[in-house]
Amino acid sequence: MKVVKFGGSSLASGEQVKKVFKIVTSDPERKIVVVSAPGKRNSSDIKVTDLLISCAEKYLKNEDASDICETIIERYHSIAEELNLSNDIIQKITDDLLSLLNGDKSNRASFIEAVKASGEDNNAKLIAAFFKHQGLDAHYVSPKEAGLLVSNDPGNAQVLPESYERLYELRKKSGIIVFPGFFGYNETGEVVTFSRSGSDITGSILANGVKADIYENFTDVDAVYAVNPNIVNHPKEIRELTYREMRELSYGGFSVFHDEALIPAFRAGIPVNVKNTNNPEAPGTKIVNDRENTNGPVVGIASDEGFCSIYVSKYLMNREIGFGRRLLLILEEFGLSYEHIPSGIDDITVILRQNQIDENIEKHIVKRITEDLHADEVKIERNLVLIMLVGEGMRQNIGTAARASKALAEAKVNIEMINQGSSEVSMMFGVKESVEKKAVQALYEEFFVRVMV
Ligand SMILES: Nc1ncnc2c1ncn2[C@@H]1O[C@H](COP(=O)(O)OP(=O)(O)O)[C@@H](O)[C@H]1O
Ligand SMILES: N[C@@H](CC(=O)OP(=O)(O)O)C(=O)O
Repeated sequence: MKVVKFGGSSLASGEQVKKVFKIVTSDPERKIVVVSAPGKRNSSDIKVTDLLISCAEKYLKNEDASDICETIIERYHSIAEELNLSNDIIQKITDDLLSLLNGDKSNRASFIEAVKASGEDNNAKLIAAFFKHQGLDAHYVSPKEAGLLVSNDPGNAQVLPESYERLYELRKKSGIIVFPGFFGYNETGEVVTFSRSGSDITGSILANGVKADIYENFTDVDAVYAVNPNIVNHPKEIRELTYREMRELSYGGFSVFHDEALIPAFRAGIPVNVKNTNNPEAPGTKIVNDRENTNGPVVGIASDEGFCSIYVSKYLMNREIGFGRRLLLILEEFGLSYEHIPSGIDDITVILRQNQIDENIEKHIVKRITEDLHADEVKIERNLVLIMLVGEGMRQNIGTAARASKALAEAKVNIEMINQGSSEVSMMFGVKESVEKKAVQALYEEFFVRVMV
């Protein structure tokens, strides 16, 4: 049995949905189909999920949202029209959206969650209706009915372990199951969404639950490329990756597959195959437990913006027991989560997502650290990019860091920070946002174009 997930780009128009139908029916093992909300039809388009969030926010502020509401309905309407579906399904979607928007707003977060998740929910209903219209034995199944229980953490839900046993029951259902991605239900029966792009997570949870043979993730590219195709033109395709490599690359900025979506499939030992809805014959990229190491030290280079660093320096920091703990306690008191902590003898740098720290909080943090820890210097640097070089082969290869540093130096890129060694399969460089492209291109050139043996 296969679980197949189609992303928003694969479902953005009727023409795309017809491709999805062909893919599903071309293999009888494709029994569970997870769908996202309609995504972008072109680069200037807006995803239905983004329209729904704006619409919900306007309702909460009592502002006129009729235009956005119409745009949302029109997205579904144009898909249904291309698929020759009757108006019944659009009437149902309109009624559902209006009833959610006019529903209880006493808990603002829950209200937004329910509206946001309706993008996937209504799309699953529409796609199930189309599959049935084509004569297929297909059914929409709700995450509530299937028992997909999640933590009550809006926009960042985590699956509850008891879900897996319940989801196994889906194996018994006849025909094709069309399942909305991106959300589950908390223990009190309310909708809670995963983090953005979380339909990948639903697919992985279902693959684990039903113990699928494979989890196929259909998107709009032929493969996971060695580098973001928006930074390097026509980059090398990756045929095979390990779970660990993909996890690091997704975390590092490969938005093609959600970084939280690996764990459920990994735990059940289910391979993931990233494939292209627009070219399903292409083999895509397989994510597996072990792979033949034929790619040299680096398999992929990811980069992500929006980081800042808190640099703290104090003479003899290495001798002061509890310094690190007290520093992290201050960050905890400010409600901040951190990503990495490279350190030296007298210095420590904490890397964080900068959207957590506005300029007002920044002043307070610097003051607290300076006064409480008697630090010699405390500095916050913003607008950093983290570049991750990833590859299982790094363990056996000597000189990867030297090659990377040399390539960056030749491209006149100043390295703000290096973190190597904590992970066996990755190496991280911090650079300024303004040199991201130049830095990634130089590293790609070094490890994939100027191939060294
Ligand atoms: N290394 C990479 N390999 C392939 N695609 C990548 C990579 N890094 C970023 N992307 C981007 O990810 C996109 C696919 O992800 P996404 O838009 O979320 O798809 P979907 O709509 O299927 O969920 C690609 O179109 C590409 O622009
Ligand atoms: N529609 C949701 C969930 C999702 O997975 O979408 P996509 O498959 O288009 O990345 C979002 O935009 O976050």
